Amino acid sequence: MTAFSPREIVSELDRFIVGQADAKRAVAIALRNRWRRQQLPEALRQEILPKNILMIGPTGVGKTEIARRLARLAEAPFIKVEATKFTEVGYVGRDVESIVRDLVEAAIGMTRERMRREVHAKAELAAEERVVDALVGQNASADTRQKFRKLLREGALAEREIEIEVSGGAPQGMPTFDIPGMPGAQMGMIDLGDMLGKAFGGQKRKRRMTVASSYEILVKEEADNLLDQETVTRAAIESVEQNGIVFLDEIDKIARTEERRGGDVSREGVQRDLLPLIEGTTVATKHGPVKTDFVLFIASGAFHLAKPSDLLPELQGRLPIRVELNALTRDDFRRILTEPEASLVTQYKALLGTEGLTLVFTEDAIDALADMAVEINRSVENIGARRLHTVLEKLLEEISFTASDRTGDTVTVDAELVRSRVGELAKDADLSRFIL
Ligand SMILES: Nc1ncnc2c1ncn2[C@@H]1O[C@H](COP(=O)(O)OP(=O)(O)OP(=O)(O)O)[C@@H](O)[C@H]1O
Repeated sequence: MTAFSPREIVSELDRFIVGQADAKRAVAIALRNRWRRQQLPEALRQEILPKNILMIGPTGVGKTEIARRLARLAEAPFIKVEATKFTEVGYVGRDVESIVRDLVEAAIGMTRERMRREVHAKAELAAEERVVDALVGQNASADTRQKFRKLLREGALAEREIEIEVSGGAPQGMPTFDIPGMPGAQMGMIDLGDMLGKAFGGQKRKRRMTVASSYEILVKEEADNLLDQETVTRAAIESVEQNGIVFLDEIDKIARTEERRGGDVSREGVQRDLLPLIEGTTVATKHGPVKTDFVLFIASGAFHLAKPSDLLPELQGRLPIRVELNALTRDDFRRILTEPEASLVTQYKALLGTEGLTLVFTEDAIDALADMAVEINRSVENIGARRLHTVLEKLLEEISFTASDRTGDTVTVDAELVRSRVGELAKDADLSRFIL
């Protein structure tokens, strides 16, 4: 759990997300409250429930991004779910508890990765011994082994071919079945898949490869041996219960509105199904029971038609913190293009840099891009900052295609280029609808 103060959390989020100060503050407080709760005596700790958040704002303005970055910062298990998915045809009857099951799976992956890092040093030694075995055989003298170990560490044997035994790994594409109305059945099938996976995974296969390429595989395998599944699962469940974050998108679409009477039964049904999860319940998963009492829920929606007050009162009560996210302005777009640490411009420069091509954006190109994104959002459909992705992709398509033949070149992107590549398209709403 991170011990960052709210101010520090906000400034971490500032590194990646432009503006939206209120939303950043709200999530920072929620995260800090978890830390505060952990400091309390057990009895009081059990009383303090998370204050879930409702983010209100148009599409593509950073709602998901804030939640996702927060989770990464907190090393918290995270999952994004569209609330509407539970109302779709074919999903009827699919229980919302699968959210928690999926969260546990995500947590297991994360926890294994974290623990693998922790046991890395030990695993490296064990892997080294296996490489030495493969090089000189198990019966070689201690002296010989030591000599080879030394050569190995110096990298002198990197290209030498060896034969090692590696485990087969689980077969790919094991089918799992979702039987409508029988949520438990799905678990059963996964269990079966796991069982078969283990049966196959237990088999060893001999493979020839260079010392260098064997190393990574062996370290991973040794690390897995050191990590017993039981410990990983227990830690993962603990981290879901204490740290988990669920991002519930499109919550407004399951609210009751005047306009959409027809589907109200299933929409309200989904709200009712979600309620216990948010209020705190115990969900059975194939890894054991998981309590959701302290999971943080961040619900989000545009609320163009429905209002938060159209949600079930109980649900409204469980989402007490309301934050509004602003629509992005031209200036925000300018900043999003260049300021965040992994901004789109930085990404494209780095990608094309791998081809030896230097990409330079002039100031007026950034202005032109921001103007164009605003214009297309206005004339076609407002998809927020996502528009920058589509415009930039179109702008750089040609350069991207030919970059491999242009090693050593410098390409300057200026306003003129932006206009010639995307300007005409942007003017034609019908065309932009398809292309931008
Ligand atoms: N304020 C912002 N700063 C930086 N990048 C942003 C910002 N807003 C959106 N983006 C970028 O735009 C894309 C879409 O944003 P995001 O997924 O957060 O949308 P959203 O608000 O959750 O919309 P939806 O409700 O449709 O999911 C992401 O790639 C994100 O990085």
